[in-house]
Amino acid sequence: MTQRLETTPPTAPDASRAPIPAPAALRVVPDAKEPDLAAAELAAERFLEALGIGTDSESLRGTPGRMARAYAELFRPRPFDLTTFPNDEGYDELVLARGIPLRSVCEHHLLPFVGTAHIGYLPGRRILGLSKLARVLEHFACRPQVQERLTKQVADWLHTHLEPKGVGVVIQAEHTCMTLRGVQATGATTMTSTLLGLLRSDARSRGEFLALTGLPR
Ligand SMILES: Nc1nc2c(ncn2[C@@H]2O[C@H](COP(=O)(O)OP(=O)(O)OP(=O)(O)O)[C@@H](O)[C@H]2O)c(=O)[nH]1
Ligand SMILES: [Zn+2]
Repeated sequence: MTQRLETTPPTAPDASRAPIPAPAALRVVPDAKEPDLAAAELAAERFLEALGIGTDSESLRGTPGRMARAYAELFRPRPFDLTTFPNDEGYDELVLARGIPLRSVCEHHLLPFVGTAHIGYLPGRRILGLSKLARVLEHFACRPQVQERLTKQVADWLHTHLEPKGVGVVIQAEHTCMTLRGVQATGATTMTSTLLGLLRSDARSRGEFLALTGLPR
């Protein structure tokens, strides 16, 4: 799945008044195929049957349809506007959103992995609407994923579209394919991080980011 970007340029300034810079809004629209829920429901019914789970009881009758809708929802991020504002005050310290809830689906077993993300950046010319850090995470989490790729995609995307001086993404998650089945490593969590720009190369910024996220430096 790739995202489609539609850029809304700042509105043209009215020549009769002093120009007021309007925020550039970048519409992020997931380019996912419309799900065929009927086909998914039929496949889910066959899948359950093959596992010896009949769906003719009253409580299981709706289960294949629920499975189809549940996965369609997990694989469908919501569109959003990447709203930014001019960094008029020249704020040049870290902006960090901690503990953003994360849910995604591992691409190997299609079982959920859940946890939290810490996403920070060192502003350049523009600052980002804070909620957008969580929305970018959702954008990349709502698809079959691996945690390493998810971490890097969020960091790379912010680096490209926000043009900050640095970006850092740390994710801690429990993979239910590893804790509920298979090796059944109950309670194990996996941590991944991607640091870019000054958060990677400048020791003070890197140290501050890692300290605030609770990672060893
Ligand atoms: N690197 C990485 N591996 C993941 C992620 N999510 C799940 N996996 C792993 O993907 C691997 C798939 O390995 P396989 O040996 O093909 O699958 P399996 O036989 O079900 O393996 P077990 O889980 O060990 O029973 C497992 O080791 C999972 O733990 C992830 O986000 N990143
Ligand atoms: Zn898995």
